[in-house]
Amino acid sequence: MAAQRIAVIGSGGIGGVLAEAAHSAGHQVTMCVRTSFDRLTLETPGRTGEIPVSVVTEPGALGEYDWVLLTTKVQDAASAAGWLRKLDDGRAPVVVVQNGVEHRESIAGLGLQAQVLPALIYVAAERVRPGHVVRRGPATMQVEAGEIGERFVELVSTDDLSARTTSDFRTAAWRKMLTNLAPNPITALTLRRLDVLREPDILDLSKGVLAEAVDVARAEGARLTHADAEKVLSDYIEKFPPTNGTSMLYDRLAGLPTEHEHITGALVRAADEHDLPVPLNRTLLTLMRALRPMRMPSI
Ligand SMILES: NC(=O)C1=CN([C@@H]2O[C@H](COP(=O)(O)OP(=O)(O)OC[C@H]3O[C@@H](n4cnc5c(N)ncnc54)[C@H](OP(=O)(O)O)[C@@H]3O)[C@@H](O)[C@H]2O)C=CC1
Ligand SMILES: CC(C)(CO)C(=O)C(=O)O
Repeated sequence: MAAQRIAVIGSGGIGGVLAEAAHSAGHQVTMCVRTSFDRLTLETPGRTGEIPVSVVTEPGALGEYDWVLLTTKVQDAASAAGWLRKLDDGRAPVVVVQNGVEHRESIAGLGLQAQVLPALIYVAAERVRPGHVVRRGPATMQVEAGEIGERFVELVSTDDLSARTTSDFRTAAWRKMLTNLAPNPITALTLRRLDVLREPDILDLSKGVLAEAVDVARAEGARLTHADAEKVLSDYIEKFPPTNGTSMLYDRLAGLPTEHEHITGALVRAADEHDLPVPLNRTLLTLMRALRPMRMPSI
């Protein structure tokens, strides 16, 4: 593929990982940032290096682009309106790389003409300070099937990022929700990394949280079973390093607002629509809502 011009909105963990992948695939990357920095550094298990990107802090400084990647937290998507409107030339697709199940809804109110490609990413990536991202392993992505999805897969696939399309994005997004609904709030509330899931009582709680979630996901049209939820948890115990965290834990440590309304909150809202009981998720949501953002000592 010829070199493409890629604008990445958001320069946290996922913005950093995608900038790294796009640069190593031979593309030109511009980071649209809220908190400025001089250089983008990517730290991985094998190496630490600088990724050559342009950094812009004002939409007025943007040129023309072939792709727009939105990598803010879901609750910040609307605040990126200035960037998105300036980039909205009706040609460059907007790839929304976020957790949750609201990829289109999060920017629907902006009335953009661009085509939107919903995307999911699995990776452990932590922005430890502005312009410095730690990626603790390779990344995998799933995007909605179609012509734009195929092109996006070609755009970002590298040795460290494998991407594919899926014809059932709804199921993929709810499967991703299963990976977030227990670990994200539990790590954020306990201020522990994934090792916390190995505590027998926490594992039991997680099983209950995901059992509720599977019923809601199925009511929402996702093709998931309780065996899928069991597999998500056994993968966490057997395959994920216990020293990995979650994006919600990283936000809590940094004293930033967390994404709970768009993960646990989205699940509870869907459950209410289907009249399904989700007492464990509702309790996690109540606790997450009660947290006050304050910077925590690093763990
Ligand atoms: N981190 C991870 O390992 C994973 C994250 N995800 C999901 O990916 C998405 C992105 O997460 P992640 O990268 O971790 O989040 P981060 O909080 O690390 O990064 C978000 C970035 O968005 C920036 N931002 C917010 N509002 C604006 C704005 N208006 N204009 C420009 N930049 C803005 C923030 O700016 P500032 O620098 O000023 O804070 C920050 O750099 C989330 O939905 C998350 O759940 C999914 C899988 C794994
Ligand atoms: C599943 C996990 C933990 C890593 O991909 C994630 O999505 C997150 O950190 O929010």
